Amino acid sequence: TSPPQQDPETPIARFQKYLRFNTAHPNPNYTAPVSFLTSLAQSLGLKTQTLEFIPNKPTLLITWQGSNPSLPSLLFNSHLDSVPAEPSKWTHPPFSATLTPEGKIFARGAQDDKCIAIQYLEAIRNLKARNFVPTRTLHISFVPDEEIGGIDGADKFVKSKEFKDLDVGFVLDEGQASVNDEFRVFYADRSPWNLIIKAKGVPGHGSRMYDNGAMENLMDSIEVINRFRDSQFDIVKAGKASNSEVISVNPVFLKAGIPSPTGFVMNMQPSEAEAGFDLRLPPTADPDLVKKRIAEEWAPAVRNMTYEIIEKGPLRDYMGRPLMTATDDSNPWWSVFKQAIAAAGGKLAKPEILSSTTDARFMRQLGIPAFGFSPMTNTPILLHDHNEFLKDTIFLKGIEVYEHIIHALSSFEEANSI
Ligand SMILES: CSCC[C@H](NC=O)C(=O)O
Ligand SMILES: [Zn+2]
Ligand SMILES: [Zn+2]
Repeated sequence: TSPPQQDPETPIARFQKYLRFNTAHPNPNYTAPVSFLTSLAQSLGLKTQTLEFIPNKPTLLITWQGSNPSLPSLLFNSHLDSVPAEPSKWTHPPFSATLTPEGKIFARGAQDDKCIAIQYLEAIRNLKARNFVPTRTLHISFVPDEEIGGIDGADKFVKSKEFKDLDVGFVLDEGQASVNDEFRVFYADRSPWNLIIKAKGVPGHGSRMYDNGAMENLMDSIEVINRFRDSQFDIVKAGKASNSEVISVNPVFLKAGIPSPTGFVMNMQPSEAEAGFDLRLPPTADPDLVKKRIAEEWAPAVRNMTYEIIEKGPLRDYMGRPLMTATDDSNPWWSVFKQAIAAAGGKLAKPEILSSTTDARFMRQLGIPAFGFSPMTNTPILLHDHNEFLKDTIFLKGIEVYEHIIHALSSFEEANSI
């Protein structure tokens, strides 16, 4: 049976329309989705601004003016872009937003993170229809390039005068699906470092046995790094910490060998070899200790090793504090958020550190409290995976949850004292 025809004027149809814009790297189409979101917001009577800190990398800012604009505002963020998808490995084309008879919407971005973008706007639509007026101003931002580090996106945005003028007091950004009936909330991310180690060594005939060759140096380093990786993973396997509370170091590329028309020269030992790793540090990690370990154990000069660390995000805020948002009574936003989830009939899991990384780190770096949250319960975690999907009923429930969250946070006045 063919999937049900979509009424063009439903939240699901609007979600599908947004999903059908191909915003996958390396060539995300930002113009079309920004214009779609702009007209959607304007149809709701919301103010829209398109900021371009880098040419062709727009940040769309939508504003729902509160009755007391002097209070610090709320910012709900989402990113326009998505990671690529391999169509041949999907059951439905990744940008078709196919709605199957059982109600699954298949698309790249269905979970990460186009759902929250439309849910924010649909929640505002419903609140406006009930004549709700926020006390605090609510801004919704749609930023580019989150998936490639946010340097031309959220990082530029939070450093802009436009952002400063928003006087943001609290941020919500993307979270991650929950496989059970509890909503997950994240009070920190792990910080991404890219590590590239390079080995130099004596080249030689493929048959020779000798020390200090480049491949030997690289493989010795990989062995040491792997032992560390296993030690961290063992802590998780033993249930002593979650995978986002340890330091992960995963190999992402190996590069060595002398190319030949048929592949590689098989009787020469190369003089150079390198490997790349995706490192993720929880906010509690000591960056100096990690750098010491890299210099002394993972890529020691004594073994002709060099290395490069590309820190793709801070570990400390402007006051030198770990990038974490409090989830106790010291943070008044926390109790308001919790109450909103309860009012929506939801259950909240224990707050977590997100194992990956979001743009929220740029707002936390300014000392702004920020939670990662995506209202997806009873949903397999498929971000960046094949056949990413979101069930229509879960998507629609998420709109209701955001109605409660917006109602609660935008009506909350005591927090202006913090
Ligand atoms: C280098 S920051 C890239 C951000 C990306 N975010 C989600 O997947 C991640 O790799 O976690
Ligand atoms: Zn994301
Ligand atoms: Zn992602």
